[in-house]
Amino acid sequence: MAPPRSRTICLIPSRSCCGFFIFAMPKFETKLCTRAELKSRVAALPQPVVLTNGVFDILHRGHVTYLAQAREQGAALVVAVNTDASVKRLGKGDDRPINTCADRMAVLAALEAVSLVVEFDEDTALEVVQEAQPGVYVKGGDYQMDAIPEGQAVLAYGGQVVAIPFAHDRSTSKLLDKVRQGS
Ligand SMILES: Nc1ncnc2c1ncn2[C@@H]1O[C@H](COP(=O)(O)OP(=O)(O)OP(=O)(O)O)[C@@H](O)[C@H]1O
Ligand SMILES: O=P(O)(O)O[C@@H]1O[C@H]([C@H](O)CO)[C@@H](O)[C@H](O)[C@@H]1O
Repeated sequence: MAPPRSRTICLIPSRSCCGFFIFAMPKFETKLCTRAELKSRVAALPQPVVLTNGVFDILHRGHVTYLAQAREQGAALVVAVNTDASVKRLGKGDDRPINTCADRMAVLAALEAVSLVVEFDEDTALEVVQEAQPGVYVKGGDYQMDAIPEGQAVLAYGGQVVAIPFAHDRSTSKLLDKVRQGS
């Protein structure tokens, strides 16, 4: 099934002679997927599908390197993003997330490496993995794949799990510390 195409048209009053500029929604927004659509949208992607999940609050070089390498593990990359409520429960800080889930999803969808973006409100992405059944499940090298529920589920149905080593010493938390210290 072909992915639904966003065709929202935005009319902006202008001073041009015909009176309006016309802006279509950017194409990357077609990569945003509801949870209800997830299974069918994943089935329509080139296989094998790689899936990863995370917060991706303030996107940095470590993230984009990681996502490009995750995409290389298969033919398409799905990113499941923690909702704002589920980020709060992860305890990264009272002021986190800095960026809303809708904004974090849009930024990820605009990346070339990313094929589909979906949100999840659970504490882990276990249910997302069970619904999407990706051929490959990826996390960063800070996780032990057979010790997390998503990794265990993928291994149980015969999928592959890959931990990608950190290529750059970057994190959203470190960036925020830098900004707060003014250095
Ligand atoms: N520097 C990095 N190199 C490689 N992978 C990374 C890096 N930073 C994060 N990741 C991976 O990206 C995914 C999302 O990570 P996350 O949003 O927690 O990043 P973070 O910047 O470390 O955030 P925070 O500082 O808020 O914990 C995770 O799978 C994580 O392992
Ligand atoms: O961006 P993070 O903090 O790496 O993302 C978390 O990953 C957890 C991991 O998959 C182990 O279960 C997940 O449970 C959590 O909801 C965040 O997505």
